[in-house]
Amino acid sequence: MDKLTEIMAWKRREIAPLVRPVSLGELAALNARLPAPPSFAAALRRADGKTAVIAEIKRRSPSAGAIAENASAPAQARRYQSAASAMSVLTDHKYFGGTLDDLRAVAAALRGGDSEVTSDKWQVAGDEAGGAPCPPIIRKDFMVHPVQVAEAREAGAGAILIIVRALDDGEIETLHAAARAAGLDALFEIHHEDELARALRHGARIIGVNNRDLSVFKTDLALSERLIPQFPRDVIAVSESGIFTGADAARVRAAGAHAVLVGEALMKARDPAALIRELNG
Ligand SMILES: O=P(O)(O)OC[C@@H](O)[C@@H](O)c1c[nH]c2ccccc12
Repeated sequence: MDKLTEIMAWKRREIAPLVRPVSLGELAALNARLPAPPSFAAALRRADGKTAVIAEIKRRSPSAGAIAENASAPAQARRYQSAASAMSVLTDHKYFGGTLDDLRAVAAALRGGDSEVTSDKWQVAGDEAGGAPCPPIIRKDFMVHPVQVAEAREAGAGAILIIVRALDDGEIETLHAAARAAGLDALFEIHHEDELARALRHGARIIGVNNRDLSVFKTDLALSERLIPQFPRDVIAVSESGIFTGADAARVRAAGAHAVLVGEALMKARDPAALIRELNG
């Protein structure tokens, strides 16, 4: 069994006790009750000719092993905040050492230390108030059911991940509709031409090429170079994984990437904001 299949089997078991019917109406009501998160799509488009950086918080991974086991998620988010366009928070615990509480804590830290999601704190802490920018957050997990979408919205995310290879068409349709109802963007992750076609059939607006093959863990930026030029022009293109230097980011940008998603290099960097600026180009 390859690693992604193993992780998905585990994830389905892990969430089984939480699974209940979650209607689009419930998600729309949740969205209406909570303050709107900053837009993930807009943040990736807004990079003024530079490569947007989605800075990831990841303590360990099946491919790299321990990366920064004892990192504090909100402290790391604050180190990223001045430079990153968006953040990615791994919430899978078994394989990546993250939790949903990490997402809550990061959202609170970015809003300015307040953990209550009851008022319009996103805007207050954001650019217009002259404070630090408030980057949107993607919940990075193996999404299979709308109950995880509700959790993401409640915890302060602005987007979810849909791994095309890991899901059937019915699941993708359900997750995408759930994300829209909850006011969240969806990053569709692909590794192959056929998955690009599937993502587009589902109306994907943001598509990420994972340069790491999740079944064998080999990373190759050539995958972005092959797939991103095939994206329709109006799709936001993200290159994910295996990006360490400004030269790596420039390489995928030349292929058409609007944004890069970077975890390990930033978790290990002494000055992550400086590395983000290097990746911006
Ligand atoms: O640490 P890296 O090589 O910079 O990779 C970041 C990110 O792309 C990677 O963590 C990732 C991409 N897709 C995923 C899906 C699940 C978990 C993790 C991921």
